[in-house]
Formats: sequence, C-alpha cells, structure tokens
Amino acid sequence: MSTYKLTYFNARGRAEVCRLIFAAAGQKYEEIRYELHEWPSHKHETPLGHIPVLEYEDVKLPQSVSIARFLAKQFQLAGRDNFEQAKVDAVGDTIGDAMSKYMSVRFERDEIKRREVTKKFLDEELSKYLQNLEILGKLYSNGGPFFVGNQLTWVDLFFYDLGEKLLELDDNSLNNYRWLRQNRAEVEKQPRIVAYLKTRPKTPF
Ligand SMILES: N[C@@H](CCC(=O)N[C@@H](CS)C(=O)NCC(=O)O)C(=O)O
Repeated sequence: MSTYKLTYFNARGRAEVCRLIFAAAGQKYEEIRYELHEWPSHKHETPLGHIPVLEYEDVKLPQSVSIARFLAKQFQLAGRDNFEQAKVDAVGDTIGDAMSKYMSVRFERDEIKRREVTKKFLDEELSKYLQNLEILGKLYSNGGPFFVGNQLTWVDLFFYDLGEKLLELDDNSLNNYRWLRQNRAEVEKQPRIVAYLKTRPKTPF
C-alpha cells in the first residue's frame, strides 16, 4: 500500500497541482480517478462531500490547497524558512483566488450564462489577478524565474496548472505577462515535469 492516496475525478481540475507536486518530488502515490457517473456513490466516503481528498496515515484530508501545502512541506517544495514559506503562501493564495474565480466561470452550468461570465472574466477580471501575480513574482524571485527564492516551489507548479487552464480558455490570455510566461517555461523544463507531462492521462479539463 502507498503512503499517499489521492482521490479525484478523471480530470486535471483541482487535483492537478497535487499530482504536479508528486511528480516534481519523484514520489510514487496511489490514485483513484472517478468518472462522473461513479461519483454519487462515493461522495459520502469523503469528509466534506467533495474531492480531491488525500489519504495519509489512514486519515482523509480534503481541500486541494491544504493538500498541496502539506505535500509541498513533505517534499521540501514549500520554501526554505518560515518567511520564504509566507511569501510562497502569499503567491499561493493569490493563485487560489484566481483559480476559484476560474472554476466558477468554467463550470457554470447554464450555457448562455457561462458564455457571458467567461467573456467578463477574460475581458475585465483576469488582468488584475495576473498583474498581482507578476508583482509578487518580481518582488520575491530575486531576478530568477521561480516565484520565490531562486528555487522551484509548489506555487510555480500551481501557476503552471492555472496557466494551462487559462490558455485553454483563451490562448492569448498570458500574452501580456512576460514574467509569468517565463516562469511556466522554466517549470516545463524540469526533467521530472517533462516526464510527467508526457505520460499523464489526457483529459478535457
Ligand atoms: N475548496 C475545495 C473545493 C472542492 C470541490 O468543489 N470539488 C469539486 C470538484 S472540483 C467536487 O467535489 N464536486 C462534486 C460535488 O461537490 O459533489 C477544494 O479546493 O478542494
């Protein structure tokens, strides 16, 4: 049995940051990927009725960002000291805000409304999140390509994932954000990430 078991849909969604952390750490884990129709009969097995859930030491941990932070600390991807971790968290919370907004837009059930909110998100709302992320990147990166302290942390992986989602929505969405594009390019060069991206299951979102 693996030390870590991650349960989510057969999708990247909110679990992909955790999978990227496992990949960057070279850590093996067990994975359950539910198809949508399988989920209702498993919902009651989770602490809060939603996924992702990480099982560790026979305990189930919900909340994607809490799981990501825990894994990052386990694998030294959270920042080298307390203050670096605070900077990493400030970036992570800013990405989290953008991710929550993206999720509400992308998975709006009513199709007409979804088109409206997607347009508003892309035309009016997204730029503030991305500008804020560039500000933090330039502030904490010491001139390097990673968000904090010249080394890869989980928030570089978190932004890699958010960026992929944004580019799926609009392939011009990162055009005005050179620092953020370079940050993603650097993540994409990491050998373990290269290997993971090549072999991960292909899913629509
Ligand atoms: N804040 C939670 C949100 C979790 C969440 O809403 N998960 C969705 C999938 S992305 C889910 O479980 N949906 C099925 C349901 O609520 O029944 C997190 O970040 O993990």
